[in-house]
Amino acid sequence: MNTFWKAVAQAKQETGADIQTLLSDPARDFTVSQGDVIFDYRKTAMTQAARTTLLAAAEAVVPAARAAMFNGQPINDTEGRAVLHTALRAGPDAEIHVDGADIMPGIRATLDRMGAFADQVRSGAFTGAGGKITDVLNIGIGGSDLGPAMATLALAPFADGPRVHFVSNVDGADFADKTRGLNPATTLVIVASKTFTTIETMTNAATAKAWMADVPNLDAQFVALSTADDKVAAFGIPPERMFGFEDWVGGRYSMWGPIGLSLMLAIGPERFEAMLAGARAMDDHFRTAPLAQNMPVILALVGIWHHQVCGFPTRAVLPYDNRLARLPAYLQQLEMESNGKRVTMDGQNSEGVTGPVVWGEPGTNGQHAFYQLIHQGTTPVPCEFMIAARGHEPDLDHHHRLLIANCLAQSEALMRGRSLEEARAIMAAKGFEDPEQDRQARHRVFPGNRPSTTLIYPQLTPEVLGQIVALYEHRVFVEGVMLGINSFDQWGVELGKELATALGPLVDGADASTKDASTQALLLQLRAWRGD
Ligand SMILES: O=P(O)(O)OC[C@H]1O[C@H](O)[C@H](O)[C@@H](O)[C@@H]1O
Repeated sequence: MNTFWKAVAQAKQETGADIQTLLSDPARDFTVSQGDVIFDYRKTAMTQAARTTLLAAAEAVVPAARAAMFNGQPINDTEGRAVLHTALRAGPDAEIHVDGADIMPGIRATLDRMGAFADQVRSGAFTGAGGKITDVLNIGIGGSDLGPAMATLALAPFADGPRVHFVSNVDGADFADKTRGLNPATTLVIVASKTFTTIETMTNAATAKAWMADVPNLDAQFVALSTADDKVAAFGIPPERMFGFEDWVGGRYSMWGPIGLSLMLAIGPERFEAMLAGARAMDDHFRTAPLAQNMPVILALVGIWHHQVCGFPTRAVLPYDNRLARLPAYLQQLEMESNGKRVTMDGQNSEGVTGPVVWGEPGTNGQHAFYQLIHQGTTPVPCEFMIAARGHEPDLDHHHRLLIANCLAQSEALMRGRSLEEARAIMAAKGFEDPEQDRQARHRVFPGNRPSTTLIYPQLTPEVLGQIVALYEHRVFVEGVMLGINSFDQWGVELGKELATALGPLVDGADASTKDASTQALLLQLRAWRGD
């Protein structure tokens, strides 16, 4: 058993504590803060001893791995790549070397070009065939969609540029629905793809060209965000409208650079810079704060406590912030594509479970849907609540007060629960007598002692969003390092892509007899219904 799994085994001895009892210990100050963000993990059953054990396991591996990442060493070693999304938001004085060359001048030049282009589009100096750009269509998928889509919704109160629409799915419904009502002559199309080979994106990009067929000089309204200059050129987009990045930026970590262009068009370069500054502040904190007060490290340890130590299979992300509606989907890619792996860096099977299933929805909507299971189901779901002190609608502040009350009530309810005696008293007050009183009361018992954490911030600004997203990125990194896995490749998405390519001709009618019985039968029926 390696050091990490020994620490997990040791921490297991600490499980089963009562959260409310732990909370009564004033010495257990389980909060950590950085900049505008405070993370409270007192409503977990993690003990001081368990935390000490897990912190020691982190001390053994995180500082060296962290330095290797920030310094540009090729830590993504199944692809031989450095991992430097942090360089995209590094300060003006930073110097970061990859293969002996400082990458920062190139990053800054691209950011400046993006800013100049965004200013031109937003001011109307850059026009489409029909005049000022009114709409932007961002065509991309996965990391080339979720980051900018999540952030554009999150920062909607700051959006004063063209409207931005995100087309990702190869399902034609997505393209049709997002372009309905748009004027092709005043729409800017951004083709966002790190590789510029992703079939969904290239199909939608070709469809966009067809959609714009009547626009004179339509190619002038296309922009590319990619690492693949040659493929962008072959598609017909000239270098001046390509914003490039390098393979040391992973797709799901890429919203800080060119892939963020659609967001920059919506909110303007200054606010985009503010988001980068927020992320940079979290980077600096992650690099320098002692691990016991290091927010990403603490989030990672709480995650490990719940999944590896306590054995809870999933983690719910529950922002009480409607504009963070896409954050759970964003975090699903960030966490599950990064740490959903079975094999460790040395090529061996992991000794235990790796990344959990991550899911969620904004509150309060989730309360009226799936919280039933969270409160009374058989498997505890660690919940990550998040909420701002203030919304962006001063006239509707009474809504926000309700939102805060609901958020805090949920974590309190999960922790306190309701005992059988309390439930019986309620039923007695309603006039029930045994045995019906007992039977009815049992349905109204909440086991309680269910863990949650709460992240709070003053208001969802560009700076705060930058801090929150960087916080989660580093949390995923720390979890990956402790688990001994490479968080930066994604081989698990390949097989399905290969098989889809092979299945294409079969959908069109080619002989399917080499396929398994289920696939054959499904295909034949679908073909019959299609009638072609
Ligand atoms: O940006 P692209 O090269 O088009 O890739 C888009 C997405 O597709 C891939 O299959 C990966 O799973 C994602 O990590 C990536 O973000």
